[in-house]
Amino acid sequence: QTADDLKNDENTPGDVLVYGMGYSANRFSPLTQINKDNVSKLVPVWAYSLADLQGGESFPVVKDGVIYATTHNATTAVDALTGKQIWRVLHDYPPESLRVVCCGIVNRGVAIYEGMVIRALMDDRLVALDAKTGKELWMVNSPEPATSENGYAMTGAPLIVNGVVIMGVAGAEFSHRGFLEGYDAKTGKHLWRLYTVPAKGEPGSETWEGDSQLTGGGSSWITGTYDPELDLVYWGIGNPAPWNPRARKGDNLFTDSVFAIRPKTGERVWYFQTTPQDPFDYDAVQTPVIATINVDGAPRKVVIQANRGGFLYVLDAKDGKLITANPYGKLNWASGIDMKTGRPMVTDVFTDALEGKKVTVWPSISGVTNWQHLSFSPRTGMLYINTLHVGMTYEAPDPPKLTPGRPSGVPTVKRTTVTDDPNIRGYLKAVDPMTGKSKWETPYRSPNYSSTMVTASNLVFTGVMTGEFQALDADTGKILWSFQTPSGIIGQPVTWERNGKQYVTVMSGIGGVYALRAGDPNLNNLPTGVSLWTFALFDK
Ligand SMILES: O=C(O)c1cc(C(=O)O)c2c(n1)C(=O)C(=O)c1cc(C(=O)O)[nH]c1-2
Ligand SMILES: [Ca+2]
Repeated sequence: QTADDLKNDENTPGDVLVYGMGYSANRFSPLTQINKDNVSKLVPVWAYSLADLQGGESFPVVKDGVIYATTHNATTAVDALTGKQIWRVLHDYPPESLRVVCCGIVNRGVAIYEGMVIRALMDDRLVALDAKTGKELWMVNSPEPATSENGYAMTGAPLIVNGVVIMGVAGAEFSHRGFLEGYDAKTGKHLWRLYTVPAKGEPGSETWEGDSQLTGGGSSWITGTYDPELDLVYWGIGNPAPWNPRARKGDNLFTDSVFAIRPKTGERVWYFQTTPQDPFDYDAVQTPVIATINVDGAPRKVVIQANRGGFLYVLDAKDGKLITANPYGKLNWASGIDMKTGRPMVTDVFTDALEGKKVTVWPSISGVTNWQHLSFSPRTGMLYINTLHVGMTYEAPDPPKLTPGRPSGVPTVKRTTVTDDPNIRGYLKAVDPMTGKSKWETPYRSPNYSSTMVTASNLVFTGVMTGEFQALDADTGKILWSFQTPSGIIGQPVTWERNGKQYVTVMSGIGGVYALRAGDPNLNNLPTGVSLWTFALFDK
């Protein structure tokens, strides 16, 4: 896993080296051994317990027959063929760090580079372990002011590009000022930091009222993507703080934006803001997926973001120019996107919310999609997106006075959940990136917070909140196979091959924000417990 191996991950289906199954995060595999005809014979090969009750969101990295997976306080290496533990490292952190974890005590995985696995810890540290032994090679603190007391936490997985570890932070629900930063993978030395919210006097600071930018949020909690040709890293930036918008008049740059940055220096080359003065926690963190698709009859390299507010953006990868943006789920806060300015054409629902009036908003605070990663098949040209179908009533009372570290999310607004069909709170959809229209929509009683994965044999894999791991027909949305795992799935399926056999791996283990906070009656009494599962075709 040199820098070049990471760039080539998409073409080497024996390993899964990069978060998102390659730098483009298509979560597409060229493997076809498991197909529509035989997927009914998919059986578990092994399961491994991570001995954790908090939630399993970790992306499994697969390298030379070893799987690396994480929970909030453990990193584990498991034999990919047998599930036997090779090593397991427990990480200690001060329990008070958890005070500023908004949405589930989780970790989304490791990044691998030159014999090391590198991960983040809740209290804003990065640690590098020897991939063979688990021995600690280096450990660093993110520099000031990145402390739990100041509202910062780390839940995401790093992205390593040409020897630079790029890491984001959480904390927009705790009055932080967000940033992205780069570290030297060999030594852990801090190389650069790019704040997502400008300091006083910097360009963009005029889009904040008073001192509001000092605690303005703009997290970077979901891992980005990389295009080696353009040498650009794409990273989604989260919501402004507080959720209550009434003391931060202005566009609140650069929250709720897609960034394109230089991995070596952190220099921002372009940005695209999706929700100026966002009242609804519409973090624009969903992975900016890189693809080459047909635009006006010609192939064009684009960045696609299924935005939390419900619009599906297609941007030019080189300059961030808006190509198209269409709804891919139920929303009522904007009537469309102005193609000239790129701004949402907001409705009364949005303007009333800014004035403190009570409104009914679609989607809810959790979005049309939250962080659950979509997949893109270059074969079908479709995106496979797990969506939520939930709205809310919303009212912003007089806003609180913020200081760094103080809660700036849930307690700052009044909300209740709204559904229009209690039996459908989400869909898995096959969506055309250029129109936002679905080819098919498969309904679910609760939204899937599992990521999706698609294969060249036109199978879409996803997990269900109540624990079923499923394969669907990418052409029709029909559920072809389903296996009940012991807990709910909010993990990230991957597929890989070894000795000519194809395997599928996914983590089971309910947790994350939805299970904690949504009050979804379907999830009452659902057993917790994180375990890692690997499946293959039954052939003996
Ligand atoms: O703005 C932030 O800093 C931040 C961080 C996180 C996180 O770190 O998990 C989530 C959110 N926001 C958030 O808004 C959200 O809905 C959410 C869901 C989840 C999850 O793991 O299920 N995390 C987060
Ligand atoms: Ca958020």
